[in-house]
Amino acid sequence: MSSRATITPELREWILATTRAGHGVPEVLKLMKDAGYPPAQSRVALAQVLKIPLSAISAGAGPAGRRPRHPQAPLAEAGDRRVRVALGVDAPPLRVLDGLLDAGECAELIALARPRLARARTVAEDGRQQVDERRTSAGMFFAPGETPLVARIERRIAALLDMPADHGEGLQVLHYLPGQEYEPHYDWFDPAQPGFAAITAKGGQRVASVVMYLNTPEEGGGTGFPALGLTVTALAGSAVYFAYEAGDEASLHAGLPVTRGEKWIATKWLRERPFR
Ligand SMILES: O=C(O)CCC(=O)C(=O)O
Ligand SMILES: [Fe+2]
Repeated sequence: MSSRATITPELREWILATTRAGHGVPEVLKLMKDAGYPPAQSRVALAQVLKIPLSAISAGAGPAGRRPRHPQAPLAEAGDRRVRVALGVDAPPLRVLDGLLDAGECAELIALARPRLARARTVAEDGRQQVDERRTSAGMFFAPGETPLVARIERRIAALLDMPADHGEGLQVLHYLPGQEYEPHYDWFDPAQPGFAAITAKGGQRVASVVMYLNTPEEGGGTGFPALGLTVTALAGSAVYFAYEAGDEASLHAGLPVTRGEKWIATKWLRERPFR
């Protein structure tokens, strides 16, 4: 196939108007697919009109790399323990996991993270870390395998999801105080963002998240999935796992405001290819 597509002026105008209206590449691709355009041609057309590398669009456009195995109820094998699967959702694939961490592990993670907390950052469009008003918590990253405990948790998640540990980003710990929250967002990277190629150069797209609760907030602080009408309760030692493809709007989620007490989580994001 030629790398240049024949794009009618109408299609060009439509692509520009649709993206200007705030629709991301995954959404535009879906609209084009629904309208009968072959996906490969749509990607070439989008890359040309939006002047972004085709590789960036292709990387986020379909299952290219590895995907996790969703934990199976009632008890999922996680290497050094079995984890209770308390609730499952089909779309997005989501599981509430009981007993992923024990009380001692939660306390040790908090103790290791506490002295290193800084205002949480998100990935900016240019791929750099930025302070983000949408995320008011304080946070820190562990390097992969940084301590024996961190390495053990990484191995456990790798066994649970059948994803090699090197597909994981470094474990992130976040701390929320009353009133702090993480507004609704997606964990996948939007191929329409200018920094997409840089963000995904190593490891490719994110394909799943595991949010582990290290304590039980007195009130509030669950993880909300507005498209599902679901709130996962933050309970010490349990976790919520969910998987997605770029553009999956059902995977929208939020760290709900803590109304009393505090909230500690550790998040593991998984990439489709080795990240290290
Ligand atoms: O705080 C939460 O419950 C959600 C955290 C989250 O969405 C994330 O770390 O990506
Ligand atoms: Fe998230």
